[in-house]
Amino acid sequence: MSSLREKKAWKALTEHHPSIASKHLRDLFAADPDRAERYTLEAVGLRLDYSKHRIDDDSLNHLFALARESDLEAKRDALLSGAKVNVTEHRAALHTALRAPADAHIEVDGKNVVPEVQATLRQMETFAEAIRSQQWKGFSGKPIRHIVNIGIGGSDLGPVMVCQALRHYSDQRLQLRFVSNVDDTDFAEAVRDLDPAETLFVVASKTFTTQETMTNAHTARDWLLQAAGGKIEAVARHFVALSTNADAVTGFGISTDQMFGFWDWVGGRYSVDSAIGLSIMLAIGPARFREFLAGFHAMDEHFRHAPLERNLPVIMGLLNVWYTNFFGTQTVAVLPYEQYLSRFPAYLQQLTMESNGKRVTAEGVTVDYDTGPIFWGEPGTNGQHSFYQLIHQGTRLIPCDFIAFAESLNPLGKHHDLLIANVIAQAEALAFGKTADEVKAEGTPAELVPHKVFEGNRPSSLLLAEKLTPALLGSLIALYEHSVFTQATIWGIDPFDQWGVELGKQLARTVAAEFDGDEAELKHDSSTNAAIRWYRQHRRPV
Ligand SMILES: O=P(O)(O)OC[C@H]1O[C@](O)(CO)[C@@H](O)[C@@H]1O
Repeated sequence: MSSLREKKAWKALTEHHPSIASKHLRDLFAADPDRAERYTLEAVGLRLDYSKHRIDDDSLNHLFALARESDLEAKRDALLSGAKVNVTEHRAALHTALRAPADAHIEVDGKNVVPEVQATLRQMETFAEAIRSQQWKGFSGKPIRHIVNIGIGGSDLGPVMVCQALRHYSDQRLQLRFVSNVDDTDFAEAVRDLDPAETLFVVASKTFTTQETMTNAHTARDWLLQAAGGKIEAVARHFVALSTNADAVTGFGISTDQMFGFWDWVGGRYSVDSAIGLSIMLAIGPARFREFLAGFHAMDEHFRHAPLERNLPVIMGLLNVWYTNFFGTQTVAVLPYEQYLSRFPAYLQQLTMESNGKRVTAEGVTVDYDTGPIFWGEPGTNGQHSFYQLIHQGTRLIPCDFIAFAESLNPLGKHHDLLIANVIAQAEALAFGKTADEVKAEGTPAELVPHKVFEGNRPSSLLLAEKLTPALLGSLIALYEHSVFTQATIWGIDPFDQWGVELGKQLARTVAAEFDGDEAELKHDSSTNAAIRWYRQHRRPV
């Protein structure tokens, strides 16, 4: 049996679970008029109502005890102080240093990293101002109007999500596009209506070796050079690199003057506030980018200082452990009632699933409990007319995170009232449902009653804030980052590596090389061999 199952608090939770699983949220609320107040917490501009979760004081106390027994506080401090918490890669995971104040002192291997972070920010700011003020000119003397970020995974999802989320705060004269997929169509559609003379490519890749990104970057260079009459000097006016790999950047033909660096202690999915955020800074400007960073930092400080019982990311993380390991839930739905956050669930998929999708502990021992749940979601109200049916009446229990704001950034008549009415109503309907008696009392024909019953007892968090601002978005992202860390700490896994992506990459290289090879070289299983043969016969020669 694993050491997690051996923990006193885990055993207490196992014993306690049936008593709470047999209760309905209706009863928990009826028994405690102060429940909403007691289970609502406000910090860093975010108000988390977690009263509609299937918990009581005992559940919470056992969960906090589990966190303490798992050394969460010491491990959090190790994370924040630059210790090598990414044990399988022998690296720190110091994304919090990226948003620390300029006078902070945070060491990795005995060196304060904050001055370098600040120097890169200043380099980004100078460049962003040059582009935004139109002083930076393309090869034909025209200013830049289109920015194309080329990157994938953490070098794409953060910039895409944040540029979308903060569109209201962006310079609308600049058009941002994102190319991530190696599928030709992604590049072709992104540049179809762009003028190369007015286009800047931001090549974002921590390693600068990722197949998809490098393929797209080379295609972009050819596309530019074709328009620039083959003049190689044009590349310098139209390409910048965001990377940790100076040699590969130079090898591609981008001078290190136009490279914005970061460090191996910044993980891809934790890099949106590093140089990887350059597209964001180009869109919203340096001052707002600093506000964005300050929002992250405010949540970092809350995570560092608030007692576990009043700590937003800790509570959210522990609730995920509670459902995953004791209710056997498989997924978490993230449902932002804010159109600007339409890409937030996709962003969280990498953050949560690449971090906590592990089946061995940091020490390499196979776990005997479930780890990271599947995150998914869509913005409200769209999801209500699609998959909410299953959440309300299906057989699976799906904890939901609802996110909403008091103010619309684009007020139009009654729209916002209706939007917020819907999010509040959904949380209520999920928790309390509708009994058979209530359905019958509405005069429903007997045969329809079972179909119209809502069992309820479906848990949700309601996260509310005044308004979506750069700072609030930073805090929201940091909230989920630290929640992920909390879960990983309980499960004893390394949330900062991602070995699970390697095998597919390796095999794809082999298969790609075989498209032009001999039949005799095909040494895969019969199904893989057949697929390769089929493609050889049907592909269009390059
Ligand atoms: O920034 P890079 O090095 O191109 O990597 C892109 C992405 O690839 C991964 O390594 C794995 O898919 C991610 O963790 C990372 O964000």
